[in-house]
Amino acid sequence: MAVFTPLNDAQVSSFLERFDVGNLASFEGVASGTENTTFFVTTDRAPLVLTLFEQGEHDELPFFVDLLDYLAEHRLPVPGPVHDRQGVALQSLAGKPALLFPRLPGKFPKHPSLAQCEALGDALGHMHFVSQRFEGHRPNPRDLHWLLATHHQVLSYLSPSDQALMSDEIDTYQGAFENADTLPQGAIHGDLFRDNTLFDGDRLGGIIDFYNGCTGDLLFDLAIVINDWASDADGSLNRERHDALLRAYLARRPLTEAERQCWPLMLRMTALRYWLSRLLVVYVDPPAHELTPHNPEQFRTILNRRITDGALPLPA
Ligand SMILES: Nc1ncnc2c1ncn2[C@@H]1O[C@H](COP(=O)(O)OP(=O)(O)O)[C@@H](O)[C@H]1O
Ligand SMILES: N[C@@H](CCOP(=O)(O)O)C(=O)O
Repeated sequence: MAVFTPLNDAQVSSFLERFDVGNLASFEGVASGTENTTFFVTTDRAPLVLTLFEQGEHDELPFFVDLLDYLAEHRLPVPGPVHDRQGVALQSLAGKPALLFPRLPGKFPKHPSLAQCEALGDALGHMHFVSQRFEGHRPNPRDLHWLLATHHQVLSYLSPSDQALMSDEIDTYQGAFENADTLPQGAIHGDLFRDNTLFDGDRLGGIIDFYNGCTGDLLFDLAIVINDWASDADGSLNRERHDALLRAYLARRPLTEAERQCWPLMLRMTALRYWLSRLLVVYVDPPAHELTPHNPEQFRTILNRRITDGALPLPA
């Protein structure tokens, strides 16, 4: 599914000659991607991943390269792009922008254990600690401004009560966030769901798919993570996973008072962000491929639970 641009042996072999990574042994298309063409490439020296960028803003790729370079230099478990013999990472192959990465070990956890939550919280806290000094800049493409500008496109597909829910929520965020103290800023992953991690047992092998990466509120990233990693099927927060993840995160980066104040609303805003982005995929801008879109209802349920139940107390 994810091979939108097929490649042959000769193309991959000659591409690899630009790098000091050894000679091609084998390569195969990866089925699980949705936006880009991904190949697992094995040389006589290393397992690698080759990505061809099929869509999105290609002029934003240098931001992603710089961010991954920076995080890899700071010993975060991310695939730092391989640079060629001239020191350049961003390449062109078959007419598409291309990057080569180390292949990181593991697979994503469908049902994360407490140890996996703890490992992810530790890595995210470490990432946010160092990412405050990252010098790149890319405004968050899914922030409150985007919610405000975009939500009108889906309202007509919703029931009257869901229309009111969405509009009232966005009004609430506007009132609260526009008057809040500035929250700590830095580079964020922007979409750190379970399926963007690789675990080898309880060891975090890697955090991947940084193409929602941007700069903005660190709390936004943390709320996305808690809503995905610590929600039960009914949308409620699972206290054990919540506490395991947050305890490890807070040991790396304590929250400021302003962040603590905003936390319950940030959980709601990031739930609505996915309700909306999934609705847009279903009703407004369906993808060219036939993969089943993610279910928007899951995030409406999470949003409703956060409104009804509030946030859990943050662990000490
Ligand atoms: N550096 C990596 N190491 C190991 N596996 C990877 C790596 N990068 C991508 N993958 C695998 O390729 C799949 C697709 O990559 P991803 O960047 O998520 O593509 P897309 O943006 O098209 O969804 C991932 O789900 C993962 O299985
Ligand atoms: N992880 C997301 C998919 C990516 O979100 P998008 O904003 O890039 O569309 C999900 O589960 O919906």
